[in-house]
Amino acid sequence: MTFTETPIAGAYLITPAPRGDHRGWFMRTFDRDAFLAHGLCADWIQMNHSMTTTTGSIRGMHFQNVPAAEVKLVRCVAGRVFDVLVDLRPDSPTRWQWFGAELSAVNQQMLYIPEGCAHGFQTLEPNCELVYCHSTAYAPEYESGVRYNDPKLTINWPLPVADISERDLGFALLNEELRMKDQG
Ligand SMILES: Cc1cn([C@H]2C[C@H](O)[C@@H](COP(=O)(O)OP(=O)(O)O[C@H]3O[C@@H](C)C(=O)[C@@H](O)[C@H]3O)O2)c(=O)[nH]c1=O
Repeated sequence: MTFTETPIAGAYLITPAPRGDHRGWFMRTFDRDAFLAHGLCADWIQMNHSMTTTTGSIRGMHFQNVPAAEVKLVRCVAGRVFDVLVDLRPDSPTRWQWFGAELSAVNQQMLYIPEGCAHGFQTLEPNCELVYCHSTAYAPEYESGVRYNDPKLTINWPLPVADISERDLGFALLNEELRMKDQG
């Protein structure tokens, strides 16, 4: 497997190396030693799997706050998605920048999302399935998000939005949130 750091420090696109034969292929999707050698999290405590039926649907942009901040490793096992992370880390030179990559069952790539980044995706085909590894337990009380169309981020989604949850539409815009924090 190869690790390619994205323009967002600590976030990686990971490409497995499938071995094919007459039956099909076999590939490693996680390698503890390789992840540790790249200074990455190798301690997953939960795996999740989602399926999204409609092309153009968006889920995101999600993160968990401290003390439940988490690292995620995301892979698309059916269909094709545009997968996005946003850097929210106060001390990061790329704060507020986003990175997006197509993940699909065909390219088999994974996105490694460090703590302090929000994550979301848009489906590019019907019936897209994503598998996640998480470093921290699901903690609804610490769940948070940023708006997929926040003008401070200007994420370049490939398709018009066909479907999105009420929760995802309701996240505060970053400028509102920062103004609230400034007011103490
Ligand atoms: C995330 C999560 C949700 N749930 C429940 C809550 C709810 O009833 C149902 C669906 O949850 P959501 O609407 O939050 O699902 P979804 O919008 O798909 O949430 C996911 O979005 C992507 C972008 C991510 O990065 C993931 O980490 C996760 O936040 O599943 C769990 O039981 N465990 C979990 O870990």
